[in-house]
Amino acid sequence: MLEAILQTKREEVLSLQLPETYEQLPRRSFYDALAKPRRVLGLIAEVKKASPSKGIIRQHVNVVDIARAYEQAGADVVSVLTDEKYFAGHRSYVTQVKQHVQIPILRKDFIIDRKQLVESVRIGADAILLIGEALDPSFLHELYEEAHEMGLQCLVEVHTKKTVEAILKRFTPKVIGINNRDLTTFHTSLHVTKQIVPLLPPCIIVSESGIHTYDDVQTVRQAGAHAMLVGEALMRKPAVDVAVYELFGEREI
Ligand SMILES: O=C(O)c1ccccc1NCC(=O)[C@H](O)[C@H](O)COP(=O)(O)O
Repeated sequence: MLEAILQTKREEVLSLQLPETYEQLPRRSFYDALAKPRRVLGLIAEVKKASPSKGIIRQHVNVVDIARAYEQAGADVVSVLTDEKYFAGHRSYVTQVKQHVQIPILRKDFIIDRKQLVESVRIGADAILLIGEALDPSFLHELYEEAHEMGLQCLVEVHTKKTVEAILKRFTPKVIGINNRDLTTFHTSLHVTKQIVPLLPPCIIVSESGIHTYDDVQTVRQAGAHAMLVGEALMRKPAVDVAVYELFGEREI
């Protein structure tokens, strides 16, 4: 599946029309938000309508309402999926959310080309995702540096020991996301976080995917994660703010 997504992305990039520069609000620091989270474990809360593994997750999504509810419930960052074909996202969602919440916005997509960095700046993203399993490590490093030059911060995602080693040979990202989901099989396991954390140098560690319950939150926290990225578990609940409180054990389920 990852290869199919990347092939679609290559085709999309060929015909990518850059949007007009969005009249920019000041850039917000993704790093600072995760370095000083509001709770003991940082939360990147994701606006996720659909996914390749689960199909439609939530019908009739108002992305601004969801993002506002996340912010009010104490999320540190909002992740906004912009891939249209596989995740029912849209790049305009980043701009809409940016105008209505104060916390940093992570643009979540499959970034494979420099043009997408310019696009991310123009739509108002504060940070982008760079996927280790999808990019040659040297090119990932180049994209990371260029993103920084443009004022975009990065979440560098890894899933395997091999990818971690290949990236760390070249540089140490400030924020590393451990994806608990194998993007080829969709299988998720929090053991991935347990296995990868000990391999990482000092950095901000985000455990991503497959986190559904208070116990899962304790598992990734005890494994050494500083933050978590959660989509489906929040988006499936009628009230996403209540879902955040429940995840942190702050209200009765
Ligand atoms: O979510 C998927 O099915 C998926 C499939 C293929 C590539 C990426 C995929 N997800 C992207 C993500 O990183 C997740 O949306 C994110 O980590 C949140 O995961 P979850 O809490 O399990 O919804």
